[in-house]
Amino acid sequence: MKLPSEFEEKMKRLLGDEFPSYIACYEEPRYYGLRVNTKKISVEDFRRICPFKIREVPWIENGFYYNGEEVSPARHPYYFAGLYYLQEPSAMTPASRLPVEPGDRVLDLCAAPGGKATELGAKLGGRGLLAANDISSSRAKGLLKNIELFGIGNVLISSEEPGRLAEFFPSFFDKILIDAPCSGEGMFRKDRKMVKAWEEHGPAFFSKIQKNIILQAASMLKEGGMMLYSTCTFDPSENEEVIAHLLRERPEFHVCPIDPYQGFAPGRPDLVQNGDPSLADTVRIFPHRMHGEGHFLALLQKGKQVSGPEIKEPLKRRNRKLPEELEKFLEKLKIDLSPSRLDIHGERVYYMPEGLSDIRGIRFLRTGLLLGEIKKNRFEPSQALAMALKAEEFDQVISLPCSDERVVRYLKGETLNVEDLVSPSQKGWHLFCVDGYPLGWGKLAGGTLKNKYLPGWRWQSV
Ligand SMILES: C[S@@+](CC[C@H](N)C(=O)[O-])C[C@H]1O[C@@H](n2cnc3c(N)ncnc32)[C@H](O)[C@@H]1O
Repeated sequence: MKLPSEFEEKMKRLLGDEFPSYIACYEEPRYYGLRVNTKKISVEDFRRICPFKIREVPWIENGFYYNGEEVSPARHPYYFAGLYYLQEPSAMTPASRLPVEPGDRVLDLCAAPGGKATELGAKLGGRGLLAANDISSSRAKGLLKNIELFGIGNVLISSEEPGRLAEFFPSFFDKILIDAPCSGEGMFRKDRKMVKAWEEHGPAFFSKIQKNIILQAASMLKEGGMMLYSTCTFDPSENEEVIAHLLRERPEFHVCPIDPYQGFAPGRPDLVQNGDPSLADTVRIFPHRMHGEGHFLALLQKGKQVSGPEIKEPLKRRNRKLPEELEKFLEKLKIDLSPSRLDIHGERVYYMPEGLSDIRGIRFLRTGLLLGEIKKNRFEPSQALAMALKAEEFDQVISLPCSDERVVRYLKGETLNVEDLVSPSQKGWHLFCVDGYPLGWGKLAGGTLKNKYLPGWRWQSV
């Protein structure tokens, strides 16, 4: 592969003796990875049911390699059940190294399409708040879909400039991830189009943006909170230099060591003017040192740790009488919903996250879990609700094994005959599952399941 000579010269300076093995990597195949959604399935159970060959990513608890030349995990019903996310293995590292606890308020500032936000949401285990933002509204739509597919409901999905978000959330978040827009040098091996993009907008262009973003994020972090900055590029001006800029402008921040792995290389204070020695605690990932593409990570803390985990007050909403059709549907759910967190806007019913302040004025795509819509005195549950439930949390379930051809027919939007599975008297909303993992809704009458799978999510024939 032909690389820009300016890039090669820079990599020679950066890597010294290691440059030949780095460049040799361009002849090797790219890595394909998938990350298990631990909100829906344990790693152990996933290994048991996984229909294709996988191999552990050694530095990621729930990460696996698969052979992307032989299998297509995106065309498997388990993908539609949100059991995993397809992600390059190094890209799994930032969310794995930010210590998120259930109940935290977490912000993913540059989140689309959700590769890291989905993992942060899974780590929250349904508690606290995941605010996932992306400046691009079209990309934020893809982010919303992935968050819903993963069954994460305690969310605020927005599309704002970081500076505007900072006005709403001063010192608000416990944890922040900044997966910054970057020149993408670490992805040259995986995606050759990145070289062309780099020629248009190189490190100097992105470094300026990154320095702004990191300061805006800093102001949204609580005292004692932690922030992880990552890029998929090698240039020091987008990496160590951005961190040095933060340390200069916000001296209350310090660099924290990152949970180690033998293949990680230390950050390079020597490449930054007056670089603080603590920059050596940042991490560089090179494809010749481990089986993943190029990345950079820095874990930062604002001031000192303050007290233990805070108990967050849920946002107080007026308790009002719920419409009867909604009450009736909620009786079928075997989960505890706090009535004060139910919010009805027009026909739509939401379950709001814990501790979300007033966000009027922010451009957002979603707050909380969309439970469904009240239409003509009937309640229609949403696709997002189906994905957020476990099979045992709804009173009427139809579950088929993956091998049953009706599973793919369901995902294509077809009406199904399920007389062999239900008694003739059974009717109404059913949660349709593959091997016990929800895929969506169906409405049963006379042994026929009317398909309520979200049309925009359907299985496409190739
Ligand atoms: C590296 S990508 C994020 C990938 C994502 N974290 C994931 O894992 O799927 C960077 C994102 O930053 C967004 N972006 C670009 N400029 C931004 C800005 N000034 N503020 C916030 N996001 C920005 C881009 O739209 C892009 O989606």
